[in-house]
Formats: sequence, structure tokens, C-alpha cells
Amino acid sequence: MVGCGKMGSALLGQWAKGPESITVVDPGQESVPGGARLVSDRAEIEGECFDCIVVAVKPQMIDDIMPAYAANLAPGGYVLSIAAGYSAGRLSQAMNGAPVVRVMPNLPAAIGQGVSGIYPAEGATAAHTAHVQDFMARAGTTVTVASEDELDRVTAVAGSGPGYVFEIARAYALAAMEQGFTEEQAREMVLGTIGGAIAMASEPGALSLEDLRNSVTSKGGTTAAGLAALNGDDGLTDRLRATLQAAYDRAVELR
Ligand SMILES: NC(=O)C1=CN([C@@H]2O[C@H](COP(=O)(O)OP(=O)(O)OC[C@H]3O[C@@H](n4cnc5c(N)ncnc54)[C@H](O)[C@@H]3O)[C@@H](O)[C@H]2O)C=CC1
Ligand SMILES: O=C(O)[C@@H]1CCC=N1
Repeated sequence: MVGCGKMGSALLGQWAKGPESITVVDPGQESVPGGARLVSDRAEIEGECFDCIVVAVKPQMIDDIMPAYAANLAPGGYVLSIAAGYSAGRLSQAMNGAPVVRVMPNLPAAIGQGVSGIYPAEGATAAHTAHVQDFMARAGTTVTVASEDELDRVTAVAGSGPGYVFEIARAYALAAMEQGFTEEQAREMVLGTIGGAIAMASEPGALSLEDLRNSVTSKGGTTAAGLAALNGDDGLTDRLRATLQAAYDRAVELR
């Protein structure tokens, strides 16, 4: 694994429970989860070959960092990239034509509740894809997509998604504090409410999201008043539409 920051270590925490022996190269880390081997420079693995090389550095750094690792890929091996946007074709070219599978995980992978998109690019074999699917299933649910463009849309929806959710929760808690609650009370109530509502919506056979919303909303009651302020003019819907589009557009820029 090349790079083991926030997302890399979230995945490694799950992967390290498996039987594989994993080596991490990261000059910025003093330790990594699960007892994986950590080195700070590629020179320390000169001459060693790996069945899978995971790209977990920032997309903007790939051109500088990854070409040297082409020499570390075992015959029949492949490259698994979690970088946002950066295309499989460009990565393969940078790594001497190596097969590439792109993955877009999200941060709740750290607790085994991630949502990951998987895109096996040209050159990736069925065995490579099966290996990635197994690896990513250890970190949560997976969806395998048929086009790279779709993966960039998964990035906008799910990859960046926890960021939107944390921001919504932060704003919701701030509003709760303005109703007179302490920070701790606001956090507990807001996360409890979001968590409970999501758990209920995730039950097998749950109602549609619209029906669930309606089941909270008494005619002429408090929820109706709150919802009118929240999205009566479709402002929230429009804002979320713009949010996903902006994230997708950025992924396209990073290709
Ligand atoms: N943070 C997230 O929620 C998600 C991130 N990603 C992708 O994961 C990748 C990493 O993102 P984060 O973990 O958020 O960033 P990060 O900044 O936390 O991690 C990047 C790591 O790369 C290391 N690094 C820098 N130079 C290096 C070098 N020469 N060799 C090896 N390692 C080096 C840094 O020390 C750092 O630990 C990005 O490509 C991003 O698009 C994908 C999905 C979600
Ligand atoms: O913000 C980013 O670019 C990365 C990719 C998805 C989540 N974090």
C-alpha cells in the first residue's frame, strides 16, 4: 500500500484482519493499523514484488510517486487505486501498462460500514476483480460499476458523502445549541435522532423515504412547520443536487 493516511488506514484496519501480508510505504506515518509492515521509502522495498499495489496517496501526487512502483508489481499482479478522479488509463500508463482496478471507498470503512464502488478497468482479469470485491467486502457494502464515469459519480454520492453527512449533523447540532442545549446534549440528540431514523429506514421492508417522512408529519403540526422551512421551496433538494454535481465535476477535473 502506497500512502496510509485517513482512507488508507481505514481500509488497512479491516484488511489487516485477513491472512495477507501487507507492506505500507508512507514517509508521513509512524505506525499503521493491524501490525502491517511499515517502511518510509520505496528504496527499502527495492527488488521486492507484490501481487497487488494499492494507491492511497492524493491524486495530485500520483504522477510523481507511482511510476517507480511498476518495478514492484509481481507478474500477474494488479494495481488497486482508491484515488478520486485519476483515471485508470492514466495510472496504467504511468505504471508500465499494469492492470488497474479503481475503487471508491468511503470513510466508514474504518468500522466495516463503508460503501465502495469498484470499477475493473481494461486489462484487469476476473481474478483481480474477485480479489478486489473480497477485499472491499471486508470494509462494508460494494457496488461494481461498468464504466469509469459511473465510478466518478459514486465518488460524488458515496465517496465524499460522509463529509456531507458530518456537515449536516454539525449544522443541525449548532441549531440545537441555539435552542439552548449544551454542545454535548446537542450532539447526543442530533446523532441519536439521525442514527435512529437511519436504522429505522434501513430495516428490511421499511417504507419508502417519502412515506417515512410522512409518518412523522402530522397535518398542521410541528414537523410540517419545520419541513416547510427546511425544503418547502425545494432549496435543500437543489442544494444537494448542486453538491453532488460539484463533487462529480471535480472528479472529472482530476482524471
Ligand atoms: N479521505 C476520504 O474520505 C477518501 C479518500 N480517498 C482517496 O484516498 C487517497 C488518500 O486520501 P486521504 O487518506 O484522505 O489523504 P491523507 O493525506 O490522509 O493520506 C495521504 C498519505 O499519503 C502519504 N504520502 C505522501 N507522500 C508519500 C509518498 N511519497 N509515498 C507514500 N506515501 C506518501 C502521506 O504521508 C499520507 O499519509 C486520495 O487519493 C483520495 O482521493 C478516497 C475515498 C475517500
Ligand atoms: O475529497 C476527496 O477528494 C476524497 C475523495 C472522496 C472523499 N475524499
